[in-house]
Amino acid sequence: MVPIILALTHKNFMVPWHFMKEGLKSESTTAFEIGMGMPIWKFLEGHPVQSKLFNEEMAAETRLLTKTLFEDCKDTFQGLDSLVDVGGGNGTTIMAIYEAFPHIKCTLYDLPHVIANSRDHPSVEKVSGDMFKSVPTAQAILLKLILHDWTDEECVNILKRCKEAIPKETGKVIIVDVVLDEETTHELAKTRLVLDIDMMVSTGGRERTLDDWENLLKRAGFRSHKIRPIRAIQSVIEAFS
Ligand SMILES: C[S@@+](CC[C@H](N)C(=O)[O-])C[C@H]1O[C@@H](n2cnc3c(N)ncnc32)[C@H](O)[C@@H]1O
Repeated sequence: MVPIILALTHKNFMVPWHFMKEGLKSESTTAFEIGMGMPIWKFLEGHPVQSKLFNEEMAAETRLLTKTLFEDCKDTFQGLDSLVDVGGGNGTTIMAIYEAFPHIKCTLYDLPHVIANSRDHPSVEKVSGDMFKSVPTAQAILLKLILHDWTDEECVNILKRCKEAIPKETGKVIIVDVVLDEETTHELAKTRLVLDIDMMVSTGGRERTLDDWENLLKRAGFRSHKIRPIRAIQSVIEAFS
């Protein structure tokens, strides 16, 4: 939990919360941009200390999730021969996947400054680039806590790049993200709503309901999908090409 608390309470990451009202009033600018003068991903590119803190926060979140993810969704990964973790941060998730499923050819993909500071693993390839332009090819693409950072238009764009990178018929995109359900009494329901506000303040993205996800996947051209709740804040969505 330490990296999560250190990142959440870092002064630079707290500033945007003081600009929530201004962010809410603006159609196109996030509270983060108003408070820090630039979007979060640009800020992290130019601030290595804060970038490391952010990536360590995400890695700590991954360590809390992987046991449940692999137990509840073993079949999601078992049949794969190759997988690219798009926006995979410092590599913690894809390296855990390789350790659990060593038959999968694993690739970590992220922005150049993130890849330059990511972990090394002899069996995990590292590729840098921009997911809005292209994504390395594989049988499956993992998008873990990526789409909730972006608007619907941007998500459709990312999903289309992912769809281009997987084989027709046998390819899939594995999305690990929150599914909001306003009716539920689930113990994590309120945490999911807090994350929704966090995304609004920090990235300009949002958490999504079942209908929102269905709509996005349809717009991006996926033929079918399966949504599976797991014992975590996130659910696992498999979208088939
Ligand atoms: C919220 S983090 C998720 C990290 C990781 N997937 C996880 O769950 O721990 C979002 C990631 O998207 C990456 N990212 C942002 N814009 C990107 C882009 N245009 N192309 C590739 N990666 C990008 C960030 O660098 C960051 O690592």
